[in-house]
Amino acid sequence: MKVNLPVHKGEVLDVTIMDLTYQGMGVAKVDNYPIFIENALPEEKITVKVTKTTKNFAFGDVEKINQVSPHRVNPKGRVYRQTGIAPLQHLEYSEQLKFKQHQVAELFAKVHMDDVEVLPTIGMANPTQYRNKAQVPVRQVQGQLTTGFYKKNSHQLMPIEDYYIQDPAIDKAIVVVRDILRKYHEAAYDEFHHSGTIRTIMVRRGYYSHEMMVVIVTRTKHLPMADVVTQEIQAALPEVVSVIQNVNSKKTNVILGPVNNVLAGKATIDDQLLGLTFAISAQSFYQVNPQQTEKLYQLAIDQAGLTGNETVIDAYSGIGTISLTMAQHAKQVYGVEIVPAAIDNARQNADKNGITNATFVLDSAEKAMAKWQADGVKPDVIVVDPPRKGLDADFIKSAGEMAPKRVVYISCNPSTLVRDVQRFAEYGYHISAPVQPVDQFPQTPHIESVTVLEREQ
Ligand SMILES: C[S@@+](CC[C@H](N)C(=O)[O-])C[C@H]1O[C@@H](n2cnc3c(N)ncnc32)[C@H](O)[C@@H]1O
Repeated sequence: MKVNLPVHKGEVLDVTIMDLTYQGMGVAKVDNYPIFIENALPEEKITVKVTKTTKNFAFGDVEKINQVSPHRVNPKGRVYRQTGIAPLQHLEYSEQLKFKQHQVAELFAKVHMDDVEVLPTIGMANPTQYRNKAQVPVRQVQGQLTTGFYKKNSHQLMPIEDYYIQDPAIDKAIVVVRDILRKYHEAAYDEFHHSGTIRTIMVRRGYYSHEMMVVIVTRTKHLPMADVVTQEIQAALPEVVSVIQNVNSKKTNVILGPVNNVLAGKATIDDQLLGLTFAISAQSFYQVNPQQTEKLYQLAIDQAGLTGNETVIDAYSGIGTISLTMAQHAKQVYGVEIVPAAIDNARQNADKNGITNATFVLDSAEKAMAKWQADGVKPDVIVVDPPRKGLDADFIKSAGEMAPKRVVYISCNPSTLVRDVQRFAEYGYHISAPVQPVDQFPQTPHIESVTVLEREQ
């Protein structure tokens, strides 16, 4: 059946922006039919060109801003929005923080949990140059090996040297490595023909330690001139303590492949968080905003209400950062994580810090919970920090049946947080303190938060 839409593709019209989506796009409505528009802020009056229509919504591009929001700022050019590196950079930072608080509150309100209090987002004093890790695609652009970022929804690499939200020492390192690769005529990866050598440059730098890791991701096992390339990287970047070749020979969007060859130095870098030292491998997850991570973890520790006598489960434990900080305030901590390199790091990190009351298992969180439950482990506190898809229903079932006093939920996706909180309610858990968003990802719409759930007595 043909649907009569209130706007059509190619139409140009004047609209007022009412809201921002969770992805940071402006929303205008024509006869209640939403148009999503990039680079448009609430209260702005704009001329929009409709670029795409579907049954339920449309997309449009800004032609002209006729009335500018008082909260619009413009620290950087279009490229930062177009690539998705910093999609919210045109919104004043204090408003970004309010937007995130509001997003979480709205999601709870949508499921009739209007009584959930969401605190103002904890932000950064300097909300730029915070990322401790970069993964930059390498492609041939105008005859040269080039580093940059893809234009959103495209295969067009836009050359970039200042990434705005990354540690500037990392930005500098990427250019240095790029120039060395150019000097030795390394071939950039061609994803269309699945040919060429260099796919990605990944750089990680310890916020406190200043130890740097450079990972060169190649399609081929052989990296031509690997020795000289490595020596030049070390000579040009004295902070580098680890140079790794990662081989990813598949036709895939996944960045890292399964094989790592250490070309020079160590297989890990060290960094500190809340006074503990952590070894971090190329393949392991490590929070990208170390300054905010300390605030986030401190909150989680405070919310866990530890006295030294508790048994704690830290699910999705990564390299053991939360487990080991909590182990200092608990009787016993059990960590579970699915990535082998991260579990190796976690065990190594327990030794490094002389912590003997934390044990780590390599498994999926849902399976490990079922096993611990069967073994009669009785946690007082369960801490979860899952990826964006949130918790598995089986995980919540085991957690609910194990009946800990508290669940501390660190979330990087408020939609799945709200879903999981509702599932926990089926096991008698309710939110017992205001939800606290912590801005781990300034200039982007991503939202991190800490929520504590307690069991009704
Ligand atoms: C958001 S990170 C948190 C890591 C750690 N808590 C931290 O703060 O550094 C989520 C972690 O969950 C792991 N993971 C993903 N799916 C998993 C699963 N089904 N079971 C266990 N761990 C999983 C990822 O490898 C990653 O290390």
